[in-house]
Amino acid sequence: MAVLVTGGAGYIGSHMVLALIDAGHEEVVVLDDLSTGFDWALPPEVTLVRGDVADQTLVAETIRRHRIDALAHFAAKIVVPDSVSDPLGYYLANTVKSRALIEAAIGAGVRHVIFSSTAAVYGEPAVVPVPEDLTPNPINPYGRSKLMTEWMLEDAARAHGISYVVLRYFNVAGADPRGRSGQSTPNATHLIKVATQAALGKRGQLEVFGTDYPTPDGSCLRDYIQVSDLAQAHLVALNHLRGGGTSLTLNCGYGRGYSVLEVIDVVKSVSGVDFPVKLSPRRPGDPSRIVAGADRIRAELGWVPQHDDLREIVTQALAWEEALGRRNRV
Ligand SMILES: NC(=O)c1ccc[n+]([C@@H]2O[C@H](COP(=O)([O-])OP(=O)(O)OC[C@H]3O[C@@H](n4cnc5c(N)ncnc54)[C@H](O)[C@@H]3O)[C@@H](O)[C@H]2O)c1
Ligand SMILES: O=c1ccn([C@@H]2O[C@H](COP(=O)(O)OP(=O)(O)O[C@H]3O[C@H](CO)[C@H](O)[C@H](O)[C@H]3O)[C@@H](O)[C@H]2O)c(=O)[nH]1
Repeated sequence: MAVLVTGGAGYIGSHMVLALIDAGHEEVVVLDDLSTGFDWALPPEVTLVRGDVADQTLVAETIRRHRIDALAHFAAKIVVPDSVSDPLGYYLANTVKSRALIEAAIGAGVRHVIFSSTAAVYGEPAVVPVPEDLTPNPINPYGRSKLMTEWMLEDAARAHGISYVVLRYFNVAGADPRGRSGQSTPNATHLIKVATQAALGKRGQLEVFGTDYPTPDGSCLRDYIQVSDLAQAHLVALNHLRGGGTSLTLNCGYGRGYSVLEVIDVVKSVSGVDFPVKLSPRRPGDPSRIVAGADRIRAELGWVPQHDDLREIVTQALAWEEALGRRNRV
């Protein structure tokens, strides 16, 4: 049995690949077009198939050749404000291409799917922490494009007798504790990555997008989950599905929110650098606060996070950012 990881050369997918290899999984195949990922992010024992998830011939051939039973689908476009300016690009990348992938995968014999969804499906939730059974109400095209894929997967699984786990990630951050991977995306927009770049002088300043939100300090609240903890959630989901477990939709977060200003304080404290911070207007598409109801994944899958500590997450992100600089990468 082998696993196909789409987007495995990207930030989170590469940590899933490491988790699979660390756990002794015999064969890991990555399908990635390297649009935002890097072949050097993959360990040598992994097979990289370079191509598009919507290439149904390639997907079917890959699944049959490697006798793949499980698909972990990470490949996507992921930047919320870009989805506001280019909604059709996001619906193509995240919805239309996922439809083609799911169809080809089921046709070629895949039995289990793990899908990378997002807290963005909840939009601006009335309840915080947000439970999985709250009716989704995304407020940006990114969240909508992902929610439609959740629905397609649910319907296709029911019709074709496959099982799935939808994982709704909250804000993913940090890096492999052993320093083998991290977030390498050029022109990154994610808060912790951008703040570590400001601390290292790769950026002149950090902008805070919005200080007039209805939150304790006026900046947005997010639930930051460490990337290897998230990869472990995928491993336990895979074992659950292969063991005959039922389909599930689960939040992936720690259940605690930090404001943008609190995150900046931690980055300044960990790095020891008091980098310039500019207070700017709100960014389009941002919900004010989003924190995971985090009990269900523990109860259903027995997932136990190991890195639930913002200082540790920031320390890892900073170490990775320094390593990228030393290697002259990004
Ligand atoms: N980063 C976060 O905080 C976050 C939060 C919630 C959900 N997610 C989801 O996690 C997943 C992974 O995100 P990431 O942060 O690792 O992003 P990333 O950009 O680092 O990784 C995406 C990977 O997919 C590849 N890819 C993109 N389109 C492709 C296509 N059509 N065919 C083949 N490969 C393609 C890219 O080259 C890249 O390697 C995404 O589905 C994203 O929506 C991320
Ligand atoms: O330079 C920056 C970057 C971000 N922010 C703020 O920091 C918060 C977090 O922003 P990120 O860009 O780090 O992350 P998002 O919450 O926009 O989105 C991330 O988490 C979501 C789930 O909550 C999605 O899944 C999405 O893929 C992923 O990018 C937001 O309030 C944003 O406005 C700043 O103030 N300055």
